[in-house]
Amino acid sequence: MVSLRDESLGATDAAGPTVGVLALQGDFREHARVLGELGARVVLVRRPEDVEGIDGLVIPGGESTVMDKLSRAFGVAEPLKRRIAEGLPVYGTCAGLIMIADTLLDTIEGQRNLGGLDVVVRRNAFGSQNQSFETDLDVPALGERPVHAVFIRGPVVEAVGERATPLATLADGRVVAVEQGNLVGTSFHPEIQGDHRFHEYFLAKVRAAVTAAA
Ligand SMILES: NC(=O)CC[C@H](N)C(=O)O
Repeated sequence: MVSLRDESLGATDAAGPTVGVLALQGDFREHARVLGELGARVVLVRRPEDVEGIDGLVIPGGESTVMDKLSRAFGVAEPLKRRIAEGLPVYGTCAGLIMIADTLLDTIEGQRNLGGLDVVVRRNAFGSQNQSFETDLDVPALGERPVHAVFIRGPVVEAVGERATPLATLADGRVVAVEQGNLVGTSFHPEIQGDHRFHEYFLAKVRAAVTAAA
């Protein structure tokens, strides 16, 4: 169990990369647990100074409108934008995907995003909470075994820009997972389904970025 007070979680092994989890709102504890199990040193990111030492960042599911407001109020939005522009690996799930998308549809007035990912994302594209659903998705980048994906009031990627690539689509062709260089986004929640392949895929990007910078 991860306590709210823990600022540093996961593996103590100094070899693991340091991965921040934006911990202002949403299911950041689940991501912290998965990343820790995979050998990362996990830092909960809430203040500008938390952004400095991280090698990668996960933005959890939750509510993007709230995460946006809190990230600006706590002063982490600007340092995160700067690090993303500099190439920080970021994995956004659900609300996290909304946060890193360049263009948003169905936002509330005044909602902003961190941006970086060359996609158009529509919030709440699958309807209300009780229209949440689960499905098996083919994700060729992660191997042949399908990923069991849990959608909870998730967004959809309505358009994939030139710089981004789809990683998974629903049977009807709608894009629900994308990547672009060091950025990965999923409309669903791998952190709650016990399949760690998306986190492993992201951690490989983090490790490669750390090696490249050394
Ligand atoms: N599970 C989720 O992260 C839901 C996202 C939420 N509907 C939003 O707009 O932020």
